Amino acid sequence: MGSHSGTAEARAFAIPMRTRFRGIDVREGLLVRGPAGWGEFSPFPEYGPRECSRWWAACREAAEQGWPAPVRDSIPVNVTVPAVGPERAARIVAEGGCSTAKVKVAEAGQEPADDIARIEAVRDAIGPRGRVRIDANGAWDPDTAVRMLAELSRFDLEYVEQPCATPEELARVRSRTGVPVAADESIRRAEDPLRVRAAGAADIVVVKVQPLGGVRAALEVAEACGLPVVVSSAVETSVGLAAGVALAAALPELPYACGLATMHLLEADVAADPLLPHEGRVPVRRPDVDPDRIAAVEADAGPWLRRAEAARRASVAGDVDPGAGPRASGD
Ligand SMILES: O=C(O)CCC(=O)C1=CC=C[C@@H](O)[C@@H]1C(=O)O
Ligand SMILES: [Mg+2]
Repeated sequence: MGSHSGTAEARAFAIPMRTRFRGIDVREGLLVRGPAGWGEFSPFPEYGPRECSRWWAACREAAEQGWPAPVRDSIPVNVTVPAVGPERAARIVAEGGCSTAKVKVAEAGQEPADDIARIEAVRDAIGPRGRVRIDANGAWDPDTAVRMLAELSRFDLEYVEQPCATPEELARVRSRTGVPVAADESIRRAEDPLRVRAAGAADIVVVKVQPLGGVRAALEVAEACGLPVVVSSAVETSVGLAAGVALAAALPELPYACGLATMHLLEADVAADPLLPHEGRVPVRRPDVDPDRIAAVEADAGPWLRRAEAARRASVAGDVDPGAGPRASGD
């Protein structure tokens, strides 16, 4: 499969999102079957070959190698609440059945009042014993972040994910708020953990399998960070999600709920038995691709095979992706 010898099975998919998320309405990608099972390659549309090379490495690892042995058999997860109105947010939390919610904030075109109303609705829906975390995807400047966190402190936030774009800004916010800070987009390259650590930028790190180049690469990043880890998905099908679940299952410590309950964001799946949470936990297993399900969401594989080939060439050329750079990219 690494050379596209034509022997591996590859199927492209296009699945509508239930709610617009991260600016996308349809989640697209490629599924590749190798000797170890199915892998998913689903970089977001704007990513070029160098960034895609890590997403491709994650797909190859899944298809060719499989993942390290699990140390637990289920993963506590958070329900993910997109930048929707308060009634919808409350419904998502009620249906999610999780005791932790992650709420998107600072969406382009929305006002702070929209964030406050959404978080208030989520706090009411989850109850005083539930945990509420927020994710700004790097959209605030440090002063805005500190002001918003002061305003939101009445909702007793578990942490704020990527309030600002750079590690240095995260550190500034961290020194001025009592809310723990999690780094997400700031952890994308092998050297990022050192920068985040050196800057004192975070209390927690969010790691995602595809952007980091696979489960093993993500485990190394987690170890280098030396901070508590939250595993999060890149809003994949159950095939890609299974890699995130495998990472969460292999981590020595898992003190927080993970962002792996994202199947509900998609209208359909490629597996007959999707990786959905039950009572706030996702089981550690690897769903198979179902012929009827993939057929129902199938797209032209041609452009995706070309994208994978460009990613493969970028990695063979040693053109190692420098990551998202100083600005947060929201993957
Ligand atoms: O962490 C979660 O609850 C779900 C995953 C999630 O929020 C994300 C996945 C992919 C793209 C991002 O915009 C977003 C994130 O920033 O964490
Ligand atoms: Mg995030």
